[in-house]
Amino acid sequence: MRGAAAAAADEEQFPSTPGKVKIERAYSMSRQLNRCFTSSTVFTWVLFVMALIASYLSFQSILDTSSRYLAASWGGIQWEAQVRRSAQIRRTGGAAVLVTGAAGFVGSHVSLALNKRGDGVVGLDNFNAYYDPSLKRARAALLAQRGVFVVAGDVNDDRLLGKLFDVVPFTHVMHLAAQAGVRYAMENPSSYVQSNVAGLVAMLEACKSANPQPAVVWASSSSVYGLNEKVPFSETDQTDRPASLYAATKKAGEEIAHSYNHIYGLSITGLRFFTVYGPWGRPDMAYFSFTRSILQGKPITVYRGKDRPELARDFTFIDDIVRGCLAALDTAGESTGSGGRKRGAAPYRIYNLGNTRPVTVPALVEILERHLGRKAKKNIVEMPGNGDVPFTHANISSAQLDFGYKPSTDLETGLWKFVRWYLSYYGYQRGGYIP
Ligand SMILES: O=C(O)[C@H]1O[C@H](OP(=O)(O)OP(=O)(O)OC[C@H]2O[C@@H](n3ccc(=O)[nH]c3=O)[C@H](O)[C@@H]2O)[C@H](O)[C@@H](O)[C@@H]1O
Repeated sequence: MRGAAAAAADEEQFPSTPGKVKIERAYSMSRQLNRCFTSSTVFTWVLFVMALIASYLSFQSILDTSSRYLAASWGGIQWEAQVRRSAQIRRTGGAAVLVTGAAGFVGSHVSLALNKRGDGVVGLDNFNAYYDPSLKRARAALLAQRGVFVVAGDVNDDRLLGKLFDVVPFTHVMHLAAQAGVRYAMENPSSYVQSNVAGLVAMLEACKSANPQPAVVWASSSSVYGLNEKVPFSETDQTDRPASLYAATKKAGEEIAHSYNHIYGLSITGLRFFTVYGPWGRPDMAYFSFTRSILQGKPITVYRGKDRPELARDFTFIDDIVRGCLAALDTAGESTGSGGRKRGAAPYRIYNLGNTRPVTVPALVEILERHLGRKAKKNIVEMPGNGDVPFTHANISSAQLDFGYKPSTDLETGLWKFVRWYLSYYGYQRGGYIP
């Protein structure tokens, strides 16, 4: 330690003119360095500096590892125990299912149904902000109440997928995680490639490497029929004229899935959903946003086609879709490979899951008006060139034949169930909004 006398001497030697101080200090330091390097203690200094650098680097790596560990929302003994508990099968011959997109609309309903019948279910969801994440959290909370754990993570995280398969030998994967919405693809195209193409590949990679390999059931879309004009749409129809990037990524998904089936012996079933609606639905879809606007007295935009003035959709109620998903899973047939090696041919299937009764958009609005007891303020505009198709209509005979799929809810009934849920979830009473 330097004494007060030495400090005072320094003050004298180094006057307070800044430029001078620097020069003097530099001169003094270089003299010291010269002395140091010419002295016999040079090796001691070098060793000392090297030791300092080495300990700094190892400290950094400890910091890195621990901060990565702390930042990760998954991993650890407790987390693994939660995953195992959630995956426990509670019925003879039951399945252990990884449901991706479990906090989503279809994913949450399918997870609940699987859990209810005694299958083990582990959910995975990235809770992204495409629409109000609080709705996703509420769905996940509902699942948690029934003992279904939803892991917060992305299907593109291959380390996480690998870990999940290490912890649970899943018999099935229900892959419902996706970037949905037809028109949003023009605003954020890369999100579709990221989720629907890269995410699908990441998930199939994990499945093909798993031992045992699970059977995969995943969500394709009616939008793959694109500009197809032959009605009703059958699985054997051409699907090479997609009208939106969303549709193109789903179509790409079907081809990618086929290649994994062919190379690795993965059992894969793609389900083409037709405009699914119902309680706990997606706020970006027309029936949902129309309901919100009608209740708030705001105008709605109703698109009108050019050649066919009234657009139509084969709206399909969520309970029918869930039954279709479970039946597809139950009849999936096993994957033949293991640890990335094919041992024989495995099933590759594609099915339409629709309602077979298309309804026009103006008719949908009329039903909502009746259920809500309010008139909509309609702005009727020509359909912009934003990826929409004029109509959809499913032929469901393959799903009917192979696993008894038979939708039973018409739009009137299904929308009534949706409206009842909407009013209670968002706190409306007959007389108006509960503040
Ligand atoms: O069946 C499918 O595969 C697709 O179904 C829906 O897509 P879409 O049928 O376009 O559903 P909505 O966005 O709810 O639109 C339904 C109808 O309402 C019309 N619409 C939509 C929004 C609007 O403001 N006004 C309006 O008239 C659309 O043109 C369309 O005819 C989903 O959003 C997609 O994720 C899904 O893949």
